[in-house]
Amino acid sequence: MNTQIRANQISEANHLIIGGCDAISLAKEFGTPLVVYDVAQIKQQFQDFQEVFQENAVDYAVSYASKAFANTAMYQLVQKMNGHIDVVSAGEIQLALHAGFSASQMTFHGNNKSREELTLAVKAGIGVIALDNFHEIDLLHQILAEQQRSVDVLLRITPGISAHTHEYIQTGQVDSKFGFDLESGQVDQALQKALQEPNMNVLGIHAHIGSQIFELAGFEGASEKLVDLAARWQREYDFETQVLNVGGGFGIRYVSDDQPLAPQDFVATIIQTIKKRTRTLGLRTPAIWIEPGRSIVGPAGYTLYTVGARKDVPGIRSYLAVDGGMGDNIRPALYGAAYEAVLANKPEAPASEIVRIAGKYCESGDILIQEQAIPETKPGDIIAVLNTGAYGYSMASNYNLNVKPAIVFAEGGRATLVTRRERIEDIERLDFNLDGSQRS
Ligand SMILES: Cc1ncc(COP(=O)(O)O)c(C=O)c1O
Ligand SMILES: N[C@@H](CCCC[NH3+])C(=O)O
Repeated sequence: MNTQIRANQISEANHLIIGGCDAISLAKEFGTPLVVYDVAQIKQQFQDFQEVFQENAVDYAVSYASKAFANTAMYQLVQKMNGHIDVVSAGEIQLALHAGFSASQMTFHGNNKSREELTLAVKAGIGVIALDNFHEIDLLHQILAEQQRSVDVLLRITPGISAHTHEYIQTGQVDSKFGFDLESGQVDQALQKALQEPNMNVLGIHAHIGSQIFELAGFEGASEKLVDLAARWQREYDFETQVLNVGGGFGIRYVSDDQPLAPQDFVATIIQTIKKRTRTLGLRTPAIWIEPGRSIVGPAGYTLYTVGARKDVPGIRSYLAVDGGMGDNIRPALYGAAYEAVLANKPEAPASEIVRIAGKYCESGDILIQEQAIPETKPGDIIAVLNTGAYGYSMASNYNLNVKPAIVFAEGGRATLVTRRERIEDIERLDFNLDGSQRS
């Protein structure tokens, strides 16, 4: 059996259980492709993060990076867990507000926030804006003057750390589109400019070095650089850093061979590094904020697909096609990301062959899993791809005019539909006729 499946995840009928719910019943009730979250697992991870701060007695915020997965129920869950959120667009801000999430617990990120987005954020009373570039400082200056409001800001820096991860998801290296450059002194110009802004209250510094990182070294290096910068700013500008936000990026296990540290262990090291360095440099330990996305929702998410066509290429391989693919999970095609799947209607049956699991999209690269060991399958069987909770649905598209899947939260044997399956009518509604007239 796949080692990522726990013994209590097998029902008496030998079906996969997610959040106490039988995956086959969920597929029948809600259809496939279906994204299912084990809610208890999300809560547990959130608590594990909170506990590591409490054990180390530091002020903190666990700010969930909602780009990993955002819907109304998820925002409400984070609010219930006393978390903050990281938002990166007007859409995320509006949906979170609509869900009842407090604007004061949001941090707004982005390398090209628009005037409209910044205005929305300021009007809503956003907690923090992470300043990313000089243009943004000017824009925000105008908006705050117009609105006669003030706001807390963090300065996002690129610390010059190349994290060991896929090139597309590195963000801390010097050659990056995000943040103020540390090496060239841009960060100092940014601080001076922001300190002169009467309506901006500079809370501290932010750095995010990338995503799906397994090594501690990058986090230690970034933490040290942040503290060193805080110490220098204290000396040179008499500026006291109240918050160090070290971003997210804690790597998770996707396939059985992955051996990442527990996400909270990354955070323990970050806290200890910051504490030690601040002590050495005679600084007060600031509040430490983290922005985990993937580690909170990734392992808790499963995508259920129905098996359809099969193609056997003699002497080469067999393709097993499912009813979703790159439209609901672009990560394999975009990053070469690896996943594992189990046959949800027989998770314990021994594998009898290796197949390539293909999606249904008109694209040769629409392969979900290159090589999956699997028992004998037949059309109508349900496959569960594991660890799809982060950057799956949130990066979903309507390619080939396929609709986005439904999402179910499963907890203690109860399944709640939290996002309904898109319908083609949802897409049709956006269109006008060839002559520009309204469609009837
Ligand atoms: C600024 C910022 N914070 C947090 C995250 C979340 O990263 P992850 O999902 O890897 O934890 C990202 C995405 O990489 C990000 O850009
Ligand atoms: N979308 C990426 C992560 C991007 C992180 C956003 N800053 C992934 O699936 O791995």
